[in-house]
Amino acid sequence: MTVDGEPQSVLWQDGCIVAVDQVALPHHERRIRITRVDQLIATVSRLAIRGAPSLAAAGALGVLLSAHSRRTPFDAAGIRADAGRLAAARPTAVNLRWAVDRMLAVLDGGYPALEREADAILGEIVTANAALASATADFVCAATARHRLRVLTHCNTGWLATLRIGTALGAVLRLHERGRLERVYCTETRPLLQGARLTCWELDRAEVPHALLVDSAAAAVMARGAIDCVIVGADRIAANRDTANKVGTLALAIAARHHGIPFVVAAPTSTIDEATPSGAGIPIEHRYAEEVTHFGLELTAPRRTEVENPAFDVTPGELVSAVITEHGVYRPGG
Ligand SMILES: CSC[C@H]1O[C@H](OP(=O)(O)O)[C@H](O)[C@@H]1O
Repeated sequence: MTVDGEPQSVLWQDGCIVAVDQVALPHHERRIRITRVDQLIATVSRLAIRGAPSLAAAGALGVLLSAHSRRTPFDAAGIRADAGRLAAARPTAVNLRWAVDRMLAVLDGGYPALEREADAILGEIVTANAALASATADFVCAATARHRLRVLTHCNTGWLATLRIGTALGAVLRLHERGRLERVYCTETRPLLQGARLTCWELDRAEVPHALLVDSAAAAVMARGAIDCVIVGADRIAANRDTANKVGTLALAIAARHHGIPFVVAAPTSTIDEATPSGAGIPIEHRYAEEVTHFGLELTAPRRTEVENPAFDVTPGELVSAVITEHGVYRPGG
C-alpha cells in the first residue's frame, strides 16, 4: 500500500478503508479491507491499526465510511453515533478523538464536506510528521556532542504507527540519512512487542543499524554509556507536558534522567491536549490479561494470578528534555 511512492498504513480506496494488518507483521504482510464501522472498531481494538497518528487517520476515514453507507438519505444522527463509538475504541491517544471531532465539525456540509475534511486531515498528518521528524533530528544533533549518535527508542513510531512518515522513528531515519546515526536500540515493548515485531521490521527494510533489547535491559545499556539520546513518541501530552506513551516509557525517562541522557518526545500538535492540565487527567487504557499471560503459549500456570495490563504510562513533564512538534520545541502556553 503506497501513496506518492511511499508506504502508507491506512488509506481510502473505492469506498472502503484499506489498512496494513499490524498484528500479522512481521511474518505476514497482509491488508485488511474494511467496509463497516464495527469492523473498523474491532480492527483498532485489536491493534491491527495502531499508533496515535494512524488512529487519527482511522478516525477520519471511519466517519467517512459511516457517511458513505448513510448518505442516501443522509443520516447525520447515525453517523454521530458511529463516530462516538469509534472515538471511544482507544481512549488514551487523543489523536483519534481529534480527527473524529474534526469530521463531525463539518457534518452539516454533507458527504462532500466530509470527503474534503478527511483528505485534509490525512494530508496534515503527513506534513506535520515530516516537519517534526526533521525538527527532532535537528534538536538531537544540537543537544548531543557525539557525531554519530546511539539512540534508544520504545514501541513503534514509524510509518506503521504514523500513517506515512514516522515521528520518533522518523527522526531516527533523518539522522541515518544525514550520516549522524551509529545505531538505534529498540526495546521489544512487552506485552505486544511493537518494538520487536514492527520497529525492527521497519528498520531492517530501511537498512538502518539497530539492536533489539528486552525492555528491562535498557537501563543497563544507558549505565554503560552506550546511549546518547532517548527519542519516543506520545499518545497524549497534557498542558504541562506530562506525556502518556506506551507502558515502559516512564522507566526509560527515569533511567535517562539518572544517567544524564536527553529524553526527547517527538509528536505532532494533534497529540497535545491543552484541555487536560496534567497527566492525572489522561485516561489510561487497560487491556486484556491474556496479552500478558499468553504469547502463543500460556506463560503462567497458577489460575489465581491477577494481571495489571495498562497499555500506557505517564511521564512527568519535568523528566522530558523537550517535546518536539512540527513547529519545533513545544513550550506550554506558547
Ligand atoms: C507515534 S505512535 C504513538 C504511540 O502509539 C503507540 O501505542 P499503541 O501501539 O498502543 O498504539 C505507542 O505508545 C507509540 O509511542
